[in-house]
Amino acid sequence: MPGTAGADIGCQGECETGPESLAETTLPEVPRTTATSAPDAQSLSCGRFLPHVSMMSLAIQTRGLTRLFPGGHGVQDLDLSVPAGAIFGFLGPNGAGKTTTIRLLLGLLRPQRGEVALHGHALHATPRTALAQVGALVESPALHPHLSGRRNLEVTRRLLGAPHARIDEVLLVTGMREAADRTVRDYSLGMRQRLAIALALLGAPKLLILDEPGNGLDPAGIVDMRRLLRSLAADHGITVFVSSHQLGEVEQVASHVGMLREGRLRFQGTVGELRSRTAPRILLRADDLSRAATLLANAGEIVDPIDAETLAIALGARQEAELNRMLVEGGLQVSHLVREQPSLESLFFQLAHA
Ligand SMILES: Nc1ncnc2c1ncn2[C@@H]1O[C@H](COP(=O)(O)OP(=O)(O)OP(=O)(O)O)[C@@H](O)[C@H]1O
Repeated sequence: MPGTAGADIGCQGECETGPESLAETTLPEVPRTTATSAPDAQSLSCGRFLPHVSMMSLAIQTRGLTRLFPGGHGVQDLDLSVPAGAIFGFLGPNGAGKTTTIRLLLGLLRPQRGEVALHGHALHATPRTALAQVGALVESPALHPHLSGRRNLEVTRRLLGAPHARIDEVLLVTGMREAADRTVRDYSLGMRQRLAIALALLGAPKLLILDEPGNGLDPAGIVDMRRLLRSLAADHGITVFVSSHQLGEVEQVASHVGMLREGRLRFQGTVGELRSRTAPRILLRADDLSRAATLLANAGEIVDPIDAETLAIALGARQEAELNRMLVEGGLQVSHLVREQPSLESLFFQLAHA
């Protein structure tokens, strides 16, 4: 949702967090990126969330999270479980509810139902504690274009009270050291995104929430972004929650995937689990497809026409050679008979558009 106002932990305008409102805390305002300071003393056991699951192993857990807008759009009954240390790709077509979810996770929007726990701390009860180790980039970063990257970082560092050395650390982590002293107006979009992530890292978060960081990047920028996300998780132990509407972008970095469609979570699990959902099938082309379909169906095969020339046969007990023999003995001329593993892309398409 472009132009989300108030998408800051500092809660300008739209922050709707509950009684211990973030608006009342001393957390600094960081335009469109968030980086929070050390945790306060408050803590809440969230044992009532799925008590059989070890809460501390989950960076994010939501239960029944619901926020609907007039017209029925929004998100509904989200039960998200994001393991600590994961790169969690949060996928969904435009308008599926990704930004709404992220705003709920950051306390920028109040749910109508349901709860959020971050690192085991309930967001509604103790927002400061829950958000203490969270950095975020929501939509395009609002940077000071006339200042250098380093100066941009310095402005936020002072607000956070982070140590001065942290600037060089985040510049190093994000690969922005060499460009640090150039003015931001001369940066490419990819560099701006990396600087925005550097800003979000200033508070040394354990969890980084990124809303479509690959948007608008060229292929080289996307490769750089992937490398950065991998390194944040692998080398710095940061849980990365990253939204995208492009499976291909996420598939290459994510360990876990959540798929959202029309505000509901359609799949959640590891990328391996997602892959296992793509059952192989056999694609057939023959001179008389409708007769082939009848012959196969009579033999107990499950067939599904793909287009005017191709039939899909669900992989069953009969292998390709046997199917071929059956068809040829039935007087058909087979021009194409191959096993196909559907791509994750096609599964995503099914889940996202079915
Ligand atoms: N404040 C609001 N008032 C009314 N409707 C809203 C509001 N915020 C979001 N929506 C609607 O909720 C739905 C989900 O929007 P959201 O921005 O969360 O989707 P998204 O998956 O992030 O999409 P995109 O990839 O296009 O940013 C959309 O139909 C959107 O128009």
